[in-house]
Amino acid sequence: MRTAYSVETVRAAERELMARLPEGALMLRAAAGLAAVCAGLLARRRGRVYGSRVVLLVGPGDNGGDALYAGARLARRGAGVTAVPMDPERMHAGGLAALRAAGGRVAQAVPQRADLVVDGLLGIGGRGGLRPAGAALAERIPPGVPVVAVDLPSGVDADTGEVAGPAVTADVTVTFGAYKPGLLIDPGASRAGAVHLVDIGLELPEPEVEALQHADVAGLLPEPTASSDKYRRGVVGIVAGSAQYPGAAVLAVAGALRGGAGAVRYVGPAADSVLARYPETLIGPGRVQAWVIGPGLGEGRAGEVADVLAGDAAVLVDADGLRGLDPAVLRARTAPTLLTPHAGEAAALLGVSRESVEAGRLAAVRRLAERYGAAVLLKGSTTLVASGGVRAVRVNPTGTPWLATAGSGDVLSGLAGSLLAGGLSGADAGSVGAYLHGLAARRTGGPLLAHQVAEALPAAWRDTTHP
Ligand SMILES: NC(=O)C1=CN([C@@H]2O[C@H](COP(=O)(O)OP(=O)(O)OC[C@H]3O[C@@H](n4cnc5c(N)ncnc54)[C@H](O)[C@@H]3O)[C@@H](O)[C@H]2O)[C@@H](O)CC1
Ligand SMILES: [K+]
Repeated sequence: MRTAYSVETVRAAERELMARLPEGALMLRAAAGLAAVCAGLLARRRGRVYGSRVVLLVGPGDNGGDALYAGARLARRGAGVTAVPMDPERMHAGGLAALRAAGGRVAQAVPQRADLVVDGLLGIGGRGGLRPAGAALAERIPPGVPVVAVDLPSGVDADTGEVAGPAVTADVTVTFGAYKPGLLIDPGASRAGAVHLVDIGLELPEPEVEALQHADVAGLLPEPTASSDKYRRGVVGIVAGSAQYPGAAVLAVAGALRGGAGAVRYVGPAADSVLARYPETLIGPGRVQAWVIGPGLGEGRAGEVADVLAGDAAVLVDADGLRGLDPAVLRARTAPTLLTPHAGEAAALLGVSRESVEAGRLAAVRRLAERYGAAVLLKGSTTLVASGGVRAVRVNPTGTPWLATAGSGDVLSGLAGSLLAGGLSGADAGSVGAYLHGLAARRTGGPLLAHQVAEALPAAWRDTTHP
């Protein structure tokens, strides 16, 4: 599991550790880790550090201090290091002295001949996007030169991944002590490039954000054993599709058939389309361990949603099924419930604008989970999964922008519903489902069709269980 911590938590852990260490020790640890990553990149790019040209963009705080101390280390190994300050009056004094002593220089303009740019403008103390002085430096980063961000790309909000103005886009981010949520959540995550974590010895409590990795997913996937039969492996029921949207039913069944359940049952008006494509499907009402309700239902089917929610099977509610949900009904349920809205549906469930959900996705998914007393999977460029009473929100580290295509959400609902039927909790079914769905989409490449994602699910499953 990859874990991430808020700025407040990181600062508290830093204070505690700093009190036990000589002054400046933490920054020197951070700078040593940063310099090692930079040296590795230079060695790969040029064969050696000696003689390479390194540009440091230096902000007013300790983030700039890290860059300066790392620059001093690279200068001692023979690199030509130039520091360009955001504000010449405000540079970390110790870092600047170290750089100068190592032979580095300070310039007011960003040199255009460089082998590496180090972004030390803002770290966890940054608020909002870059202001004009920092933005002007970021704009002058020479094209094609690799950028290493110090702790996080400047202009990205460390706690939320929001990018509220100009920001740096890095190829590599060297982060200290702990991942920050903004490195795992878009739009920040896609600004960070490959993230290296440098251990500086922090002692940390429970994380605020976590991301599953292959081994976690493999541990959660319900693999059949010699004594399994189809009923023990769980039956998932799909209530989806309408005369207007029969395809949603087919795609939800396609996802469900690849989610490890022993059988998939379909209830609704698209049975002919479903059977034509998947003769494996059971048709009509019957006992299930989990229901998926909502994809392509259209209007006027609230009674079916109410019936399913009144039962004691696990339920995944998606798309049209999410309209007008009553928090009291969901809170009264004892079996797992998983809601899978996109931002627009989440906005309607919370009674706020879609923009406010997009701007604060982490807060929105937490509020939904608390209000509805259910696990909630918020779809988007980084899919988030929260469940009431659990501190950590799961962010999905797989996926591709090509997944923003018609029907891909229907496949995800079927898949996650199948995992619910296999006995996973709402949060596990949602986050494991999103993980496999994202991997399958990556394997498919783009432009992709939703049914191709479903077809790539078995290979994605094997990727995690037999990497
Ligand atoms: N606290 C510690 O123990 C450690 C901190 N480290 C580094 O220190 C960083 C945090 O340092 P700071 O707290 O000094 O914060 P920053 O270096 O992120 O910068 C904060 C300063 O930037 C200014 N600022 C904030 N937002 C701005 C914006 N949008 N545009 C322009 N200026 C803005 C503020 O006036 C503030 O003075 C971490 O990210 C990390 O790189 C590391 O050295 C490891 C140890
Ligand atoms: K930075």
